[in-house]
Amino acid sequence: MALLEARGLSVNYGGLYANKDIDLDCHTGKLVGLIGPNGAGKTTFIDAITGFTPVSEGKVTFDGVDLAGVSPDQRALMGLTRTFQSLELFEDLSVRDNLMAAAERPKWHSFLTDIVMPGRNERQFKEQVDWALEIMGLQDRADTLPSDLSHGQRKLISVARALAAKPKLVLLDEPAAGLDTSESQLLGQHLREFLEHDMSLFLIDHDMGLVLNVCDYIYVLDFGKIIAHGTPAEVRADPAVISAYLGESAGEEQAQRGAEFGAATTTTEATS
Ligand SMILES: Nc1ncnc2c1ncn2[C@@H]1O[C@H](COP(=O)(O)OP(=O)(O)OP(=O)(O)O)[C@@H](O)[C@H]1O
Repeated sequence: MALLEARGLSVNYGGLYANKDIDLDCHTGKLVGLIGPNGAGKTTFIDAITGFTPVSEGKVTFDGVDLAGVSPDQRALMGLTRTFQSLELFEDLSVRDNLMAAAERPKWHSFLTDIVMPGRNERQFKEQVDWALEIMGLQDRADTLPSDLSHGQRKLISVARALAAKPKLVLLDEPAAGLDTSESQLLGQHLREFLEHDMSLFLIDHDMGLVLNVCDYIYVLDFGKIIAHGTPAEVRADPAVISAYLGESAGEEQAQRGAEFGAATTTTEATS
Protein backbone atom coordinates (compact mmCIF):
# COMPACT_ATOMS: atom_id res chain seq x y z
CA MET A 1 0.00 0.00 0.00
CA ALA A 2 1.25 3.47 -0.89
CA LEU A 3 1.84 6.08 1.83
CA LEU A 4 -0.66 8.37 0.10
CA GLU A 5 -3.43 7.04 -2.09
CA ALA A 6 -5.95 9.19 -3.95
CA ARG A 7 -8.74 7.27 -5.62
CA GLY A 8 -11.31 8.94 -7.86
CA LEU A 9 -10.58 12.29 -6.21
CA SER A 10 -12.67 15.16 -7.54
CA VAL A 11 -12.96 18.78 -6.42
CA ASN A 12 -15.88 20.79 -7.72
CA TYR A 13 -15.91 24.59 -7.44
CA GLY A 14 -19.49 25.67 -8.18
CA GLY A 15 -19.88 23.38 -11.18
CA LEU A 16 -16.24 23.56 -12.35
CA TYR A 17 -14.23 20.42 -11.77
CA ALA A 18 -10.76 21.68 -10.78
CA ASN A 19 -9.79 18.03 -10.13
CA LYS A 20 -11.66 15.16 -11.78
CA ASP A 21 -11.40 11.48 -10.92
CA ILE A 22 -7.72 11.52 -9.94
CA ASP A 23 -5.92 8.29 -9.02
CA LEU A 24 -2.45 8.96 -7.61
CA ASP A 25 0.03 7.17 -5.33
CA CYS A 26 3.03 8.41 -3.34
CA HIS A 27 5.30 5.71 -1.97
CA THR A 28 7.60 6.09 1.01
CA GLY A 29 11.04 7.44 0.20
CA LYS A 30 10.05 8.66 -3.26
CA LEU A 31 9.79 12.07 -4.87
CA VAL A 32 6.60 12.29 -6.93
CA GLY A 33 5.93 15.20 -9.27
CA LEU A 34 2.71 16.71 -10.60
CA ILE A 35 2.95 18.96 -13.65
CA GLY A 36 0.42 20.72 -15.84
CA PRO A 37 -0.34 24.09 -17.42
CA ASN A 38 -1.59 27.11 -15.45
CA GLY A 39 -5.04 26.41 -14.05
CA ALA A 40 -4.74 22.62 -14.56
CA GLY A 41 -5.64 22.03 -10.91
CA LYS A 42 -2.25 21.32 -9.28
CA THR A 43 -2.66 23.56 -6.22
CA THR A 44 -6.25 22.38 -5.85
CA PHE A 45 -4.91 18.82 -5.57
CA ILE A 46 -2.52 19.82 -2.76
CA ASP A 47 -5.36 21.76 -1.08
CA ALA A 48 -7.61 18.68 -1.25
CA ILE A 49 -4.95 16.27 0.05
CA THR A 50 -4.01 18.53 2.97
CA GLY A 51 -7.61 19.35 3.88
CA PHE A 52 -7.64 23.00 2.78
CA THR A 53 -10.46 22.40 0.31
CA PRO A 54 -13.25 19.80 0.46
CA VAL A 55 -13.13 16.68 -1.70
CA SER A 56 -16.38 16.38 -3.68
CA GLU A 57 -15.99 12.73 -4.65
CA GLY A 58 -13.44 10.01 -4.11
CA LYS A 59 -11.22 8.91 -1.27
CA VAL A 60 -7.78 9.78 0.09
CA THR A 61 -5.84 7.55 2.49
CA PHE A 62 -2.61 8.44 4.24
CA ASP A 63 -0.61 5.76 6.03
CA GLY A 64 -3.67 3.55 5.78
CA VAL A 65 -6.02 6.11 7.36
CA ASP A 66 -9.04 7.46 5.48
CA LEU A 67 -8.66 11.27 5.58
CA ALA A 68 -12.38 12.03 5.25
CA GLY A 69 -13.29 14.48 8.02
CA VAL A 70 -9.67 14.89 9.20
CA SER A 71 -8.70 18.56 9.69
CA PRO A 72 -5.53 20.11 8.19
CA ASP A 73 -3.85 20.36 11.59
CA GLN A 74 -4.69 16.72 12.39
CA ARG A 75 -3.20 15.74 9.04
CA ALA A 76 -0.06 17.69 9.93
CA LEU A 77 0.17 15.81 13.22
CA MET A 78 -0.09 12.57 11.23
CA GLY A 79 2.96 13.71 9.24
CA LEU A 80 1.25 15.10 6.13
CA THR A 81 2.28 18.71 5.56
CA ARG A 82 2.64 21.26 2.76
CA THR A 83 4.26 24.48 1.67
CA PHE A 84 2.50 27.46 0.12
CA GLN A 85 3.40 29.43 -2.99
CA SER A 86 3.97 32.59 -0.97
CA LEU A 87 7.04 32.66 1.24
CA GLU A 88 5.33 33.55 4.52
CA LEU A 89 8.52 33.82 6.58
CA PHE A 90 8.37 35.67 9.90
CA GLU A 91 10.50 38.70 9.05
CA ASP A 92 11.28 39.64 12.65
CA LEU A 93 12.49 36.14 13.58
CA SER A 94 15.90 34.72 12.78
CA VAL A 95 16.17 31.88 10.27
CA ARG A 96 16.58 29.40 13.14
CA ASP A 97 13.51 30.72 14.95
CA ASN A 98 11.47 30.57 11.75
CA LEU A 99 12.30 26.88 11.53
CA MET A 100 11.86 26.29 15.28
CA ALA A 101 8.30 27.60 15.07
CA ALA A 102 7.49 25.01 12.42
CA ALA A 103 9.44 22.10 13.91
CA GLU A 104 7.30 22.03 17.02
CA ARG A 105 4.80 19.19 16.56
CA PRO A 106 2.72 18.99 19.74
CA LYS A 107 1.95 15.48 20.95
CA TRP A 108 -0.61 14.37 23.52
CA HIS A 109 2.15 13.41 25.98
CA SER A 110 4.24 16.58 25.59
CA PHE A 111 2.88 18.11 28.82
CA LEU A 112 4.31 15.09 30.69
CA THR A 113 7.74 15.22 29.10
CA ASP A 114 7.80 18.97 29.73
CA ILE A 115 7.38 18.28 33.45
CA VAL A 116 9.94 15.50 33.78
CA MET A 117 12.38 16.80 31.20
CA PRO A 118 12.00 20.58 30.84
CA GLY A 119 13.73 21.97 27.79
CA ARG A 120 13.79 18.56 26.10
CA ASN A 121 11.57 19.70 23.25
CA GLU A 122 13.57 22.82 22.58
CA ARG A 123 16.78 20.78 22.37
CA GLN A 124 15.12 18.27 20.09
CA PHE A 125 13.68 20.97 17.83
CA LYS A 126 17.01 22.76 17.65
CA GLU A 127 18.67 19.53 16.51
CA GLN A 128 16.02 19.05 13.84
CA VAL A 129 16.38 22.65 12.68
CA ASP A 130 20.17 22.41 12.51
CA TRP A 131 19.79 19.14 10.59
CA ALA A 132 17.45 20.74 8.02
CA LEU A 133 19.66 23.83 7.66
CA GLU A 134 22.72 21.64 7.19
CA ILE A 135 21.09 19.66 4.37
CA MET A 136 20.12 22.95 2.72
CA GLY A 137 23.71 24.21 3.16
CA LEU A 138 22.46 27.19 5.19
CA GLN A 139 23.68 26.44 8.72
CA ASP A 140 25.86 29.58 8.66
CA ARG A 141 22.72 31.71 8.14
CA ALA A 142 20.87 30.41 11.22
CA ASP A 143 21.08 33.69 13.14
CA THR A 144 20.33 35.90 10.12
CA LEU A 145 17.04 37.73 9.61
CA PRO A 146 15.15 36.69 6.44
CA SER A 147 15.43 40.25 5.08
CA ASP A 148 19.22 39.79 4.86
CA LEU A 149 18.93 36.71 2.63
CA SER A 150 18.79 36.46 -1.17
CA HIS A 151 15.51 35.39 -2.78
CA GLY A 152 17.01 31.96 -3.48
CA GLN A 153 18.08 31.52 0.15
CA ARG A 154 14.64 32.62 1.35
CA LYS A 155 13.03 29.95 -0.81
CA LEU A 156 15.39 27.31 0.60
CA ILE A 157 14.50 28.45 4.12
CA SER A 158 10.78 28.19 3.43
CA VAL A 159 11.27 24.62 2.17
CA ALA A 160 13.60 23.74 5.07
CA ARG A 161 10.95 25.06 7.46
CA ALA A 162 8.45 22.51 6.14
CA LEU A 163 10.98 19.69 6.32
CA ALA A 164 12.50 20.43 9.76
CA ALA A 165 9.69 18.63 11.61
CA LYS A 166 10.55 15.47 9.62
CA PRO A 167 7.00 14.83 8.42
CA LYS A 168 6.33 11.62 6.51
CA LEU A 169 5.20 13.44 3.37
CA VAL A 170 5.60 17.08 2.37
CA LEU A 171 3.70 18.52 -0.59
CA LEU A 172 5.74 21.33 -2.11
CA ASP A 173 3.80 24.00 -4.03
CA GLU A 174 6.16 25.59 -6.58
CA PRO A 175 9.25 25.77 -4.35
CA ALA A 176 11.45 26.81 -7.31
CA ALA A 177 9.33 29.81 -8.36
CA GLY A 178 11.65 32.76 -8.95
CA LEU A 179 14.84 30.70 -8.68
CA ASP A 180 17.44 30.81 -11.43
CA THR A 181 18.64 27.59 -13.03
CA SER A 182 21.57 26.97 -10.70
CA GLU A 183 19.50 27.74 -7.59
CA SER A 184 16.81 25.37 -8.85
CA GLN A 185 19.38 22.62 -9.43
CA LEU A 186 20.70 23.12 -5.92
CA LEU A 187 17.19 22.87 -4.50
CA GLY A 188 16.68 19.60 -6.41
CA GLN A 189 19.87 18.12 -4.98
CA HIS A 190 18.85 19.10 -1.45
CA LEU A 191 15.36 17.63 -1.89
CA ARG A 192 16.81 14.26 -2.84
CA GLU A 193 18.99 14.32 0.29
CA PHE A 194 15.86 14.62 2.46
CA LEU A 195 14.52 11.41 0.88
CA GLU A 196 17.36 9.52 2.52
CA HIS A 197 15.86 10.32 5.95
CA ASP A 198 12.59 8.36 5.78
CA MET A 199 10.77 11.26 4.16
CA SER A 200 8.67 11.40 1.02
CA LEU A 201 8.10 14.45 -1.16
CA PHE A 202 5.47 15.57 -3.64
CA LEU A 203 6.46 18.38 -5.96
CA ILE A 204 4.52 20.69 -8.22
CA ASP A 205 6.54 23.22 -10.16
CA HIS A 206 6.67 24.95 -13.52
CA ASP A 207 10.43 24.40 -13.70
CA MET A 208 10.46 21.35 -15.96
CA GLY A 209 14.23 20.97 -15.68
CA LEU A 210 13.75 20.47 -11.95
CA VAL A 211 10.72 18.17 -12.10
CA LEU A 212 11.99 15.95 -14.93
CA ASN A 213 15.33 15.45 -13.26
CA VAL A 214 14.63 15.03 -9.56
CA CYS A 215 11.33 13.11 -9.50
CA ASP A 216 11.08 9.33 -9.39
CA TYR A 217 7.61 9.37 -10.89
CA ILE A 218 5.49 12.09 -12.51
CA TYR A 219 1.77 12.65 -13.04
CA VAL A 220 0.55 15.08 -15.70
CA LEU A 221 -2.62 17.05 -15.15
CA ASP A 222 -4.64 18.86 -17.83
CA PHE A 223 -8.04 20.48 -17.22
CA GLY A 224 -8.23 18.71 -13.85
CA LYS A 225 -7.62 15.19 -15.21
CA ILE A 226 -4.53 12.98 -15.18
CA ILE A 227 -3.56 12.57 -18.84
CA ALA A 228 -0.29 10.65 -18.30
CA HIS A 229 1.94 9.24 -15.61
CA GLY A 230 5.22 7.39 -15.51
CA THR A 231 8.94 7.84 -15.06
CA PRO A 232 10.35 11.16 -16.29
CA ALA A 233 11.59 9.42 -19.45
CA GLU A 234 8.13 7.97 -20.13
CA VAL A 235 6.38 11.28 -19.47
CA ARG A 236 8.84 13.23 -21.59
CA ALA A 237 8.19 10.91 -24.54
CA ASP A 238 4.40 10.73 -24.12
CA PRO A 239 2.71 12.26 -27.20
CA ALA A 240 -0.30 13.42 -25.15
CA VAL A 241 1.98 15.32 -22.79
CA ILE A 242 3.99 16.87 -25.59
CA SER A 243 0.91 18.15 -27.39
CA ALA A 244 -1.07 19.17 -24.28
CA TYR A 245 1.66 20.70 -22.22
CA LEU A 246 5.25 20.76 -23.32
CA GLY A 247 4.73 21.48 -27.03
CA GLU A 248 7.09 19.95 -29.56
CA SER A 249 9.83 22.58 -29.23
CA ALA A 250 9.39 22.97 -25.48
CA GLY A 251 9.82 19.22 -25.10
CA GLU A 252 13.16 19.36 -26.87
CA GLU A 253 14.25 22.44 -24.94
CA GLN A 254 13.30 20.98 -21.58
CA ALA A 255 14.86 17.63 -22.43
CA GLN A 256 18.06 19.49 -23.27
CA ARG A 257 17.88 21.37 -20.00
CA GLY A 258 17.25 18.09 -18.22
CA ALA A 259 20.29 16.52 -19.84
CA GLU A 260 22.39 19.47 -18.67
CA PHE A 261 21.04 19.00 -15.17
CA GLY A 262 22.66 15.60 -15.15
CA ALA A 263 23.13 12.99 -12.50
CA ALA A 264 19.75 13.00 -10.80
CA THR A 265 18.23 11.25 -13.82
CA THR A 266 19.81 8.04 -12.62
CA THR A 267 17.25 7.99 -9.82
CA THR A 268 14.31 8.24 -12.14
CA GLU A 269 13.89 4.65 -13.12
CA ALA A 270 12.30 3.70 -9.80
CA THR A 271 8.55 3.66 -9.77
CA SER A 272 6.64 5.72 -7.24
N1 LIG B 1 -11.21 28.43 -4.24
C1 LIG B 1 -11.56 28.36 -5.52
N2 LIG B 1 -12.83 28.64 -5.90
C2 LIG B 1 -13.20 28.57 -7.19
N3 LIG B 1 -12.39 28.17 -8.19
C3 LIG B 1 -11.11 27.89 -7.87
C4 LIG B 1 -10.63 27.97 -6.53
N4 LIG B 1 -9.32 27.61 -6.52
C5 LIG B 1 -9.00 27.33 -7.80
N5 LIG B 1 -10.06 27.50 -8.60
C6 LIG B 1 -10.11 27.24 -10.04
O1 LIG B 1 -9.73 25.89 -10.23
C7 LIG B 1 -8.90 25.75 -11.39
C8 LIG B 1 -7.57 25.12 -11.01
O2 LIG B 1 -6.82 26.09 -10.27
P1 LIG B 1 -5.43 25.70 -9.56
O3 LIG B 1 -4.95 26.91 -8.84
O4 LIG B 1 -5.60 24.46 -8.78
O5 LIG B 1 -4.52 25.41 -10.83
P2 LIG B 1 -2.92 25.27 -10.91
O6 LIG B 1 -2.64 24.15 -11.84
O7 LIG B 1 -2.34 25.18 -9.55
O8 LIG B 1 -2.52 26.66 -11.57
P3 LIG B 1 -1.12 27.48 -11.47
O9 LIG B 1 -0.09 26.65 -12.13
O10 LIG B 1 -1.42 28.74 -12.23
O11 LIG B 1 -0.84 27.73 -10.01
C9 LIG B 1 -8.77 27.14 -12.00
O12 LIG B 1 -9.76 27.28 -13.01
C10 LIG B 1 -9.05 28.04 -10.82
O13 LIG B 1 -9.60 29.28 -11.26
